[in-house]
Amino acid sequence: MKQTAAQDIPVLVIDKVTKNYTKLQPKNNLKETLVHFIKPQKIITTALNDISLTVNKGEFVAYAGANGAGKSTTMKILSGILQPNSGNVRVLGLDPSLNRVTLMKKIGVLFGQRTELWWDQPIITSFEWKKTVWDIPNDVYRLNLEMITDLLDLGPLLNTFSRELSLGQRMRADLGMLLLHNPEVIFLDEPTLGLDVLAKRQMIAFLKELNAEKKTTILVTSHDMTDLEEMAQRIILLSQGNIIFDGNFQQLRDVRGSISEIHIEVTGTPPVMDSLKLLESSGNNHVYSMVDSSIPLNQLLRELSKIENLKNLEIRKTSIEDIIAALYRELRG
Ligand SMILES: Nc1ncnc2c1ncn2[C@@H]1O[C@H](COP(=O)(O)OP(=O)(O)OP(=O)(O)O)[C@@H](O)[C@H]1O
Repeated sequence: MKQTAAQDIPVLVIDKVTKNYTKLQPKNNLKETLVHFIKPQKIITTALNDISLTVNKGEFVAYAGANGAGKSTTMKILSGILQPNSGNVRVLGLDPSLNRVTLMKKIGVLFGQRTELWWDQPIITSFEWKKTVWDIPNDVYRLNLEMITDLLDLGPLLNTFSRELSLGQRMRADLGMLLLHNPEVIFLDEPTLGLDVLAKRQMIAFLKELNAEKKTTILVTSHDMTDLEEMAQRIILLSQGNIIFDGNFQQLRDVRGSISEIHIEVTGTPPVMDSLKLLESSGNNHVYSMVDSSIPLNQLLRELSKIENLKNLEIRKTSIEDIIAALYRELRG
């Protein structure tokens, strides 16, 4: 199921943003420590390198990239926890680093490995605490509590202590708490990490419904491309602080062509075909790749239909993981 179309109202704007981290060079021995004391050596890591992107109201965007690509840094900048070294950031028209308190009432942030729930209290106490501190009006709180209890199946958990919850239950409760104040935009850093298949499906279905029904703008990171494709309409791919792709999943597939490998079983020698390159052979089984990913399917099928003594044929589709792995490989040379 794909969600409703986004409206052309910019909710997130990142304009030429660069973020560097500076840390002191680690010292290996006493001499280095003394030199370092007199003249500290610094290491600069460019986590984001002049990136620009805009996300409109109601979009559900996957923000993906290998470890260290800069995803969490972006999330932290958008939520006002970090400031960029250069460039401009606007969330709902506000600069997050200058308007953190105002923005917190309009956005929701979930870092999958951290929890906002009170460890030693029932879940409902954390929810009520948030209502009071955030000054959430009674009717908004009541409606949202009803919605999250129903859709996230929180009923049996509300009176349970946070420390007694499984990871999946805790993530549902954290997500529920995040939504109590009706955020217009939510940033989710790895919300499906560590969840079992069922818990994952439940989380994904909920997020899709939230996006479709309430038009909540969602920016989500994950290393699981299948999850991301299931959830989001658009994918932004980050590599070493640079945006290397921004489009929909179909456009990403088109970068590589939709067929990855063709497996053929024949009696006799492996057939030679113009469109295909032989990758490997084992007995009667042969694996081919496309010479050119833009070759039309009907041309390919014509060639395949000419193979004599064909016993079996399998055309394997390129997975999103294959495409992304190939893109990363190319970029790293
Ligand atoms: N506090 C910090 N001090 C120094 N360097 C940092 C700091 N936080 C992140 N970095 C570096 O910045 C780069 C981007 O890190 P970031 O956490 O944004 O990546 P990520 O895409 O979220 O990675 P992951 O998928 O592993 O969570 C990495 O090279 C990382 O080592």
